[in-house]
Amino acid sequence: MMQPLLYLASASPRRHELLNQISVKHKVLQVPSPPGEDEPRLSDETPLDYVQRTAFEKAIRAEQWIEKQHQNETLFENQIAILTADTTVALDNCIFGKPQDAEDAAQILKQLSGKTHTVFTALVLSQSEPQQNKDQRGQWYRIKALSVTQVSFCTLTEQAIRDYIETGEPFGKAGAYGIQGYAGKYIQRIDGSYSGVMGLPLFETNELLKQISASTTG
Ligand SMILES: Cc1cn([C@H]2C[C@H](O)[C@@H](COP(=O)(O)OP(=O)(O)OP(=O)(O)O)O2)c(=O)[nH]c1=O
Repeated sequence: MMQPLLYLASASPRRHELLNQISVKHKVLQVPSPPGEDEPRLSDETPLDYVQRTAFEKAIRAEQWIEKQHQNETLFENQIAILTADTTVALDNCIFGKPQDAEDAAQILKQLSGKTHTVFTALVLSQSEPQQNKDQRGQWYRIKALSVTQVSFCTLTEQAIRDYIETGEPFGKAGAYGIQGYAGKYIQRIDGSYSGVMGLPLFETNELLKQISASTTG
């Protein structure tokens, strides 16, 4: 069977690097974000429901985007697959997204200080069937995976929080920190997946890819 062409629908450079780390051939697909608030949470939605819904919505947008790009062509002469992910940091029922500014980052880090929080990363792998002609739209099949990791932060002084924010690292990252960067020195313990905290759990990713034989690692 021919190997599907794999797209990574993500603006996160970390996810791209992590896929490269396990030698999975892919192309990065830049899907425009919807206008308005970044990934709003529905009332009464648990962090787990939120991360899974957000990953699923990203997958649908990526599928629609790729179809739009190829409106007048036979879209999938070969099978294609799209990988999407969402990472959410949660403390009890609170969700911490990407900080809006330095003050927001400081508030988030103050709450994570000295506590154990959970990082959820939800994955969706969408797979298309080959199309015979341009009038026959592609049918998508989706498989999902989830990584859940407990991360324990040491107590952070106000000065440490200020210094950390100065590095610029909290911005663009859920929970206002990067385990792979300076924040590594504040993390006493993790129970789960390091790559999952970074945004793409490699074990779960490979398990999904094996199901569509897109992985070069097996
Ligand atoms: C907790 C944590 C998050 N992050 C990053 C991973 C993700 O890029 C980001 C979470 O935001 P996401 O909304 O999951 O992803 P994204 O907006 O960066 O990219 P896209 O939606 O296009 O795929 O936080 C780290 O790099 N290190 C960490 O330790």
